[in-house]
Amino acid sequence: MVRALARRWARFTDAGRGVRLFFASGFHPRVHGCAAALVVAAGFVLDVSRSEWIALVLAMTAVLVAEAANTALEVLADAVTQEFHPLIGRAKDLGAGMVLLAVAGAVAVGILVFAPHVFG
Ligand SMILES: Nc1ncnc2c1ncn2[C@@H]1O[C@H](COP(=O)(O)OP(=O)(O)OP(=O)(O)O)[C@@H](O)[C@H]1O
Repeated sequence: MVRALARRWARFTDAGRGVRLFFASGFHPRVHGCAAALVVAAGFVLDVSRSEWIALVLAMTAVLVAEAANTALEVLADAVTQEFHPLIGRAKDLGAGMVLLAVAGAVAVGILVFAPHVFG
């Protein structure tokens, strides 16, 4: 029982290290983190509703999860080879496409939520 709890705690601290590594891993994670902070600030300033908060939180989470998955994919790809390889290039392009799709969805949610508060 105690050993099982210790194992669970170890997995939890591994995940925490992953989150720290993610935000320390470069420019894009920080940009998305700052964008999320701005969205939260705008949500408070414009006093968005509970359901609007849910949409915003889901959209922000999707972007951060996509960026984290893309970062993990890039690390794995670089571990396989740092030489030019067309499949590595395709994998990295797909990862970048995943982030772009999440960002496009988040922008759409942001417009749908904030536009009525700003222009309504
Ligand atoms: N080993 C490789 N083989 C073939 N193409 C590659 C390789 N590494 C990168 N590329 C191509 O270059 C693009 C950018 O790669 P990568 O994301 O590593 O660059 P980056 O500028 O370091 O990006 P980031 O700032 O997100 O780390 C990829 O989408 C892919 O098209």
